[in-house]
Amino acid sequence: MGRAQGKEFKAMKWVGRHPGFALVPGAALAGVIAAGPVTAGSVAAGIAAGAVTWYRGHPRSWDSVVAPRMRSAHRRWLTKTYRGKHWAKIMTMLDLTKLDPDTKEKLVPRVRRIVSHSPSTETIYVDMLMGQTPGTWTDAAEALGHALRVQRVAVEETEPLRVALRVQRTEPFQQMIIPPEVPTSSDVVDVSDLYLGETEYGTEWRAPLRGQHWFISGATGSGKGSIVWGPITQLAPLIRDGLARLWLVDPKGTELKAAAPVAYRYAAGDEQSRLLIAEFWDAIEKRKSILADQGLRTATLSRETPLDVLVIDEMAAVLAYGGEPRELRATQRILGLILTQARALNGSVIGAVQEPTKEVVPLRDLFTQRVILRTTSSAHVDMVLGEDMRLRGGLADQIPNLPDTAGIGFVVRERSRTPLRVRAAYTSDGDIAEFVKVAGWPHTELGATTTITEEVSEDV
Ligand SMILES: Nc1ncnc2c1ncn2[C@@H]1O[C@H](COP(=O)(O)OP(=O)(O)OP(=O)(O)O)[C@@H](O)[C@H]1O
Repeated sequence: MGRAQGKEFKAMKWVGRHPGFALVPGAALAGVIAAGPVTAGSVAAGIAAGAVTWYRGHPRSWDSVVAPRMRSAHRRWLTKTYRGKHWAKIMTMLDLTKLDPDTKEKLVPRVRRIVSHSPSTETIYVDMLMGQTPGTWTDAAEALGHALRVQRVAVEETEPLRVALRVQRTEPFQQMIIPPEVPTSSDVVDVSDLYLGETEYGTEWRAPLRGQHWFISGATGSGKGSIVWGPITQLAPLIRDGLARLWLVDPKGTELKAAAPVAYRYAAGDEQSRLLIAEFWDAIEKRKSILADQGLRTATLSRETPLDVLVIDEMAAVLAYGGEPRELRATQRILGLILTQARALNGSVIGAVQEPTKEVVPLRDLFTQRVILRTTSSAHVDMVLGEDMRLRGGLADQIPNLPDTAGIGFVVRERSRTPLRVRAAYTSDGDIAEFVKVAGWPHTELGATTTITEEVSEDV
């Protein structure tokens, strides 16, 4: 049997890995010796005074630059959670340690780095042990959350033999998020990067609409409306300038009605909603053949080929229960065609559902941006976001059914396979009125608005 390395060598290796612990006191001591205690004390007092001035004078930059580093250092070294015996005990209890086959020494996964994004959310970078995979940690994530006494642990693979544990201590979204003002100039709107709200890391949640389709799932009252209205209101100047057109499918006849005056097409009720989807497909097909005649495969953004946004407030009404099976199947087929072919032709779909039903789920993968808000069943998370997304931390079914959690949910970022907690900004009735004002003038001169309506049936 081999022998374990001596403690003094382990200590030297530790100092090598954390040079700051030797360098900072060493530099302070050298300063005192070289410049004398008075000068060194004055420099230290100057640094402290500068820090206080920064803290009080410019809280925003302090909170984004200094505070996260101080919190990270505090979590790393001043709390016991991620170091020493406490961490080793948690790892042992969760079967995440191993025995060195030669020395029989217990090996404990080492915490490499901690990044504290906010008081509620931090990322712990951990070196896995040989023989472990990210799956080992994903399986342990729920138990790890309980052991750390936090609300949620999500596991993300970052590089070989290392995982990032996204730790959510408390709810990061304590307040409603106010959206930016409705833009008035088309030049400032980037349809490939629209503002939606905030992420759990305190950064902006943005997403492209052009060339994409969005799928929004959430129980009644979960705040789907805020994700639909956010991008719509930002399109206001483009609608006014003829660069974007709204095709609104509003089976209930209430959710999207406020935008009807500036919509290119608006339909309420099940049958008219289905007709509108078919009409959208006709428009996309026409555009496809015009571009084909010109030898083009993708459309630029112009008044001739504007961004056509099909918003379907309740997809289940047009795909699952609002009509005869034959009509529903026809709409399922047409929507499938739109989702597969419209992206390059400036056609985008924003579709919302209360539940991911069997009629909707087959289309799921054609939606390139998917969001799940508070939901009623744990099975919905994977049905919306994809396989294993609940296991990886997308706990949308655990968002409490309270009014102040509306707009909170999960998305999966493009380059990662880890659900990210987000909150949509809340578009108020005042914002919607402002949007109609900006988008509406001089919209009528373009002669675009046509409205299709029918009596809204009671059972919808
Ligand atoms: N992003 C948000 N932030 C804070 N509160 C919100 C947000 N979105 C919605 N709310 C609040 O939640 C309520 C319900 O929101 P909303 O109508 O969008 O839910 P929904 O998911 O569309 O429900 P339904 O499917 O029944 O239409 C709103 O009246 C509002 O008070």
